[in-house]
Amino acid sequence: MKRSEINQAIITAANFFRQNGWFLPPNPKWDITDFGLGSFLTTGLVLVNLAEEAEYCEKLMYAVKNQVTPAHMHKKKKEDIISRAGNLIVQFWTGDPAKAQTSNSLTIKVNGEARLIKSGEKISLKPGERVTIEPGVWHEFYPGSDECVIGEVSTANDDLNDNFFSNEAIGRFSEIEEDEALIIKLVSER
Ligand SMILES: O=C[C@@H](O)[C@@H](O)[C@H](O)CO
Repeated sequence: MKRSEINQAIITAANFFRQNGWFLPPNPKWDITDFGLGSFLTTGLVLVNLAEEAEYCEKLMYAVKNQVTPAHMHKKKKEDIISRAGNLIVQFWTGDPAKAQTSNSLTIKVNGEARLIKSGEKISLKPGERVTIEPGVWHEFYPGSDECVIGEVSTANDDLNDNFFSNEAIGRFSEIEEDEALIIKLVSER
């Protein structure tokens, strides 16, 4: 990713967070990624790590319409993904979507209530709504609205070792091309 894209993503996300009443802590831990695919507005995500404890974590995220966080799963992390502002679409699979599915259906908690869905089904979240994703469940998400503030509340987060993507070309952290001065270092650069 170009540094200029990262700087612009930080400014845009910070503005949208503020407009929607989400205030960041001092020295926010920014994590901007294009998942190594080189097309940030197609496949990309802005994240701020708010709480990083051994027992729990919290993130605030930002994406624009159709900007995908691609299909992946976590072997250890259990997480709630929440629409905090805007419409968020989350798609689920029982197994790696690039491979044959082990089962046709799975149970996902939507706003705390178990719902039986088909593998490959999408759930659309309005502001305030959440899904609970157990370890091993494959998922991807993207906003259906122009912009979206996305919350994540989870067990321990380990972005280096606990993200398994369907697309093997993906890298969780982007290589950065320095085309202008940085405004803040990302978590991957600290
Ligand atoms: O599902 C998304 C989350 O687990 C993110 O926290 C993760 O960093 C995406 O790779």
